[in-house]
Amino acid sequence: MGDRREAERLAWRVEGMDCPSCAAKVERAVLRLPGVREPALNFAAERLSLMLDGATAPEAVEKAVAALGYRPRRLQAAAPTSREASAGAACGCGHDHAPAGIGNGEHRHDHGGHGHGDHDGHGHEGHGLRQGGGQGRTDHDHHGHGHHDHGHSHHGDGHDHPAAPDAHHGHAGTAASGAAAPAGHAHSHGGLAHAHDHDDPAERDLPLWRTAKARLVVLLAGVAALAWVLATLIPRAEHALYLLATILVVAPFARRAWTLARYGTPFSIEALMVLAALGAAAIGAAGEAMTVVLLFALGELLEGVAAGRARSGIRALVALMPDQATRIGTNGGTEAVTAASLRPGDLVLVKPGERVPADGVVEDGQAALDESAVTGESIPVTRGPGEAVAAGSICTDAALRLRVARTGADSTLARIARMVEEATAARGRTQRFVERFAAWWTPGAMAVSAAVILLPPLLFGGEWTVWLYRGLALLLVACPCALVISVPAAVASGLSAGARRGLLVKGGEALEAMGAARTVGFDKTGTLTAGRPRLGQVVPAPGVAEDEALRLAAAVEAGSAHPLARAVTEAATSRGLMVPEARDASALAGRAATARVEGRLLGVGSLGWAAEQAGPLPPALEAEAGRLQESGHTVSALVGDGAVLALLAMRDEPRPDAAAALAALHRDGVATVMLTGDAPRTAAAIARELGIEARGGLSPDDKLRAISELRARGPVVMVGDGINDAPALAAATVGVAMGGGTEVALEAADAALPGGRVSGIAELMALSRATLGNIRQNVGIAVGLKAVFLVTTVIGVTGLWPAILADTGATVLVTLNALRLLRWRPPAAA
Ligand SMILES: Nc1ncnc2c1ncn2[C@@H]1O[C@H](COP(=O)(O)OP(=O)(O)OP(=O)(O)O)[C@@H](O)[C@H]1O
Ligand SMILES: [Zn+2]
Repeated sequence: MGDRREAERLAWRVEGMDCPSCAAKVERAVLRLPGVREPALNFAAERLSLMLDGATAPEAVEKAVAALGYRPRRLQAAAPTSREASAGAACGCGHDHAPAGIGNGEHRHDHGGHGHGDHDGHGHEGHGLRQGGGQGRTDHDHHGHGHHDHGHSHHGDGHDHPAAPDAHHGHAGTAASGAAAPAGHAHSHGGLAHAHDHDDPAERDLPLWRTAKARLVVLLAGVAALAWVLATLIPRAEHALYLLATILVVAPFARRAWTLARYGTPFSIEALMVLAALGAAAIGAAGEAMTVVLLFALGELLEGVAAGRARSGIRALVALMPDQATRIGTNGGTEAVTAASLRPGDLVLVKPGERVPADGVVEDGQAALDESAVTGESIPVTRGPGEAVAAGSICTDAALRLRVARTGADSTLARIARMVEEATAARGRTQRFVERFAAWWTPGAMAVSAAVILLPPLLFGGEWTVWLYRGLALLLVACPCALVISVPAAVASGLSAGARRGLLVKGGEALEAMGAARTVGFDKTGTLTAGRPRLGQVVPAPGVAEDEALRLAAAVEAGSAHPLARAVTEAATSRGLMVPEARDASALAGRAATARVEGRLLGVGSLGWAAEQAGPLPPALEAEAGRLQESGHTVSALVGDGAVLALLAMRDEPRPDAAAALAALHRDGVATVMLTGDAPRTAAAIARELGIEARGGLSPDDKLRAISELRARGPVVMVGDGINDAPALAAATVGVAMGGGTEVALEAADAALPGGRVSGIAELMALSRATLGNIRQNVGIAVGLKAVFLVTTVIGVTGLWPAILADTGATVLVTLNALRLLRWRPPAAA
């Protein structure tokens, strides 16, 4: 039966795995187990999923992961398909499930998790020290804490940390205890329904001092202090005491290093640390050795702060969803309910000043909504019946009745938060480079250190103790912790800063690439224009009545999703026309919509398409079409029975900020071009109004060709509405979806501007440049500081102490620098 057993996809939350290299380590380890396939890791979500067949039990996977110092927690009901589960950055679904899966029971657990985590950790570390004592709990041992090798700790801690002053944070506790949630707490997992939110990270925030890593630091410091006090009291035992203390503090890291080695990572930062500390103790520098380990633990703790801050910024988004809602019952009465208990289809009342509790559609009322939670734009937008509003928006002036469409984890805001979280896990170019670099750096450092220790004494008669000391100091200097976190810390901060301003980027790759683009291509409809075309004029052919033409055109367009279609159907409705039913509706992308109406095969499409169907336009219509196009109208033709029956002129107004936003791009030296399927004359007219170069009359294939031509000259950003231009977005270096349907947009593009502000493009590029700058500074700090100390160590100017400080110092500097980026603001439009 073993062989017949179907492989199944299992998922875990892996606490402590919060940087790309942790994820890589876990991946390497699980791949060594027989029967493990397609592991998918996301350090930002601390999630691991993989296909497992009968050869290995899930417990074996857990054991391997735990041995690396992480705490795996199985998620029930892994994503049903491997595609979803492994989609990683690409889709939120994986997530979705997972969470749901976590379900209550487990959930609780989870949060609690932290709690425990801590204890456990503690405990363990504890025994680690007491050593030997060891209870057989292999699993988590050390790990409790985070460990990673590189020290960065990340996350775990991360979150914990205090970060957030605000309400949302803080719930960690609350959530776990089910106590009253602070206002504004997003998630309400207060108890019920966590269905939605699985997103436990939210619940894991503990104050910094309560994290496992913090406790480890305190414990190690306690041991060191005790040794120091005893040594002062009994000077004769000083050396022995320090030696003992060193062994105690090194033990947890030695254990981790050993496990890492067994699972395929022999050259870990832990190994480096342990070697250096033991070596220092061996040459009589036990005090320094103790400090090395202590500062290493402290460095881990501090590094986690960056990741945690960035995460809490993201979570702050979700926290904008209120806990409470006012539901309107079938009898018209209202009752206060938790937002979590809302279901699609419910009717809710949102009073002035309140936040919208779920995504929905306005049924009744009109109000100015501050949608800054989703779009970053705080100027209120008026929304009335039939319009969609997102959870988290503030209803500023009047009451609305809203039909709930999506709640909790399905809501736009929750999806955005998840997307950003996923994005943090996707590695950019620089990140991959740094990882490759770090992979040979550590063994290289060990080799160089060995050479420094061995060669001078052997070849030139140098003093063994001098060179041993220098070699050890070099080992410390070589610790690449700061380098390893330099990129992810900056990227996480950048993504988070952007998300809070309505600039969503799906990953480090896109974030790094945006700023380098010299050309931005724009789609016209729905991108530079508002995407709400209005029918301006119907020009019937001789012998056709205007209303008759509109009635037929509307029937055809009823089956089309093209933005122009709505203009036609709306006009027919507002003229009170009875629109007949159509059958066999079909669309020719970029050309026309066709359908059978009252027995006739009819189509509405571009003039070029009409000419193919019905021959050249009669001169009168031709002249009229030209005039309308010159005034910026899109002109389509209704064709039936081999003849043009009417022209339909539609005009879509430019977005209010489009002209200014394009001007800002030009000032930055970025070239812009409008690529549109609309007629060249219409395109030129609109382009004149906006001050952009235009290429009209492009078929979808022409657009792709145009983009690849532009790409030959450098990176290209393509901006579209994400609905009918997904191929163009995918063809560009970075595709940006603008406005409207956030969900579709996020799937089709590398970045999204849910607010539909054209100025968001320049802001995205500025954010990208700021992030790249920050990455460069971080890499510079990490590598520069190391390089300096490397030289001074080898020539003997500096010893162990400066080496230790340089190591922790670089990590701290990199962390602080990355945090600076969280405060990034778009440069004010000049
Ligand atoms: N359903 C439709 N109804 C009317 N006209 C249509 C329809 N579909 C396509 N057309 C015609 O084909 C032309 C090109 O369509 P396409 O979808 O490529 O452009 P678009 O989406 O309007 O503009 P852009 O490329 O800037 O987004 C339109 O300008 C219009 O004249
Ligand atoms: Zn790590």
